[in-house]
Amino acid sequence: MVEAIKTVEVFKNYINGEWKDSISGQITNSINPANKNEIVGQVQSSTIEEVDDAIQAATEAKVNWRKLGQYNRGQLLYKVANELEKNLNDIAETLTKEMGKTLPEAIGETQRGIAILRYYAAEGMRKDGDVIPSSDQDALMFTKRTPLGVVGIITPWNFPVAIPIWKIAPALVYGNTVVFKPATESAVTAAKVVQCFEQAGLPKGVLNFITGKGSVVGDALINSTKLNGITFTGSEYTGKLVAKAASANGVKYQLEMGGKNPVIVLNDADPKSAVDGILSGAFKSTGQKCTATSRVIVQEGIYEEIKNLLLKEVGKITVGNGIDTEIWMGPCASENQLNTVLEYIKIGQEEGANLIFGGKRITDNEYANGFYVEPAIFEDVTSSMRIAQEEIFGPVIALIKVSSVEEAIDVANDTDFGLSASLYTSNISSALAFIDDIEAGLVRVNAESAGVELQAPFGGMKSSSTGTREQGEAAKEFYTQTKTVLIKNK
Ligand SMILES: NC(=O)C1=CN([C@@H]2O[C@H](COP(=O)(O)OP(=O)(O)OC[C@H]3O[C@@H](n4cnc5c(N)ncnc54)[C@H](OP(=O)(O)O)[C@@H]3O)[C@@H](O)[C@H]2O)C=CC1
Ligand SMILES: O=C(O)CCC(=O)C(=O)O
Repeated sequence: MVEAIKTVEVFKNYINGEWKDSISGQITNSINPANKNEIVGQVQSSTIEEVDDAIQAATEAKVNWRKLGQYNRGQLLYKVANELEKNLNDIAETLTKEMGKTLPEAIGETQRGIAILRYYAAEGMRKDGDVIPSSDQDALMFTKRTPLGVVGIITPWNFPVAIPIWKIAPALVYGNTVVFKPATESAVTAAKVVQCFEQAGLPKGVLNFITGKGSVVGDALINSTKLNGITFTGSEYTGKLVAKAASANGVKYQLEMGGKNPVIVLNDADPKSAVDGILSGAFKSTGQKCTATSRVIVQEGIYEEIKNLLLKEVGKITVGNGIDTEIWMGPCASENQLNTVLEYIKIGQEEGANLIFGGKRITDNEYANGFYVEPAIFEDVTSSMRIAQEEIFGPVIALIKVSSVEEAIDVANDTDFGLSASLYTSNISSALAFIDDIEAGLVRVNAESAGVELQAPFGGMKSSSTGTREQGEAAKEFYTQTKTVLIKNK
């Protein structure tokens, strides 16, 4: 019997309502980080001209989309949510295969995408302005939110369903049209998300999707003078390029970049709850979240207990292919990311930190073709070390011993980042001091650092974020501008 040859699907650009081949003729393989020999799909390396086509399509679509009205735009998002729900299993499996996070995490992320779509669909029925009393009693004065126009969206590979959706859904419901460039690393998953918008019947040109290198397609998008807004999540380095280009062109921008998120554990904390929160915050998604725990700052009276409990529990973590339901932690998302993690483990050792658990690449048997690393724990870390200052974006934590709550907060704030921070304590005064003094956009007490609720504002302080917050009602501030209207009858 002749065996069927398995063909690899090429995921095209979606421009002006059509799936299009790129004129470049060049494609990139998207591979499975659990097995680099498995090609999950192929995406195109598009050209600058095609970025212009996508922007042109979004520009032509913007008036009709705005005039469709917020209610009707919201109704369309309900349909997109239903399409995503129909395709949940396929999209979650693709996510696991393409990016490496475990299947339960991928299912959770896709379900979150559905919930975000429904949240912004409901925005379609909420107010788009306020009535404000005028000093003129014959006048009616009110504000009316109006879209920016065409918004560019650039996303990273670590949440290829949730992050695009938490940017695209509010952009659309508030009346903008979109040009979306996903991270190449997880562009197949992103293409499948875009298919749900197409299947829901979105008018042509409203959402355009273009794949290709950040240095070509991303660069052309951020330097376009025809955009009205740009929103970006990714590295600090690229974020600065976006800010520079957007400022030069007078384009409104929003950036969400890295984190170096601390968890503080005080003497009066519940040790089990703290260790559960540290393990989940640090090692879920293989530490590849901007909200991941990377510094564990422990008061001296509880230090040994926390360290011993951490060592006991981390030893139970099963590392492997995330499609297998027995696995707790998947591989790093790419060879690059794996090498970054291994490099930081070396740097930590060279700096004099003590590696007390893990940190080795796993290559035997079924691990041979994947980008696997053991979860790593360092102790004797000081705040000035690079592993306590730079974002590693992998399963590595640094234990830092402190004597008081004040010292703990000072160490926690001693970084350029300020995304998320947690405190474990049973003392309300310590909790209140932390809430007041910590420099972070997400402040969590007796809860892990990585936990984002779609209905609440999301974003950080210092180098972590620039511009208005994402998600929840806060998203409206970025995706709209306000008209103040005064009307009299003669
Ligand atoms: N805040 C967060 O959630 C994230 C933080 N990071 C941090 O960044 C580090 C590096 O990850 P990496 O994927 O390289 O991050 P990048 O910032 O390079 O990538 C993020 C997005 O920007 C695009 N991009 C890259 N270069 C440009 C450019 N010159 N102009 C416009 N767009 C561009 C990328 O495209 P392409 O994929 O085609 O290169 C991708 O879509 C990680 O180790 C981690 O520390 C990474 C991901 C998410
Ligand atoms: O913790 C989360 O769920 C979101 C994290 C995030 O936004 C990111 O890593 O980019």
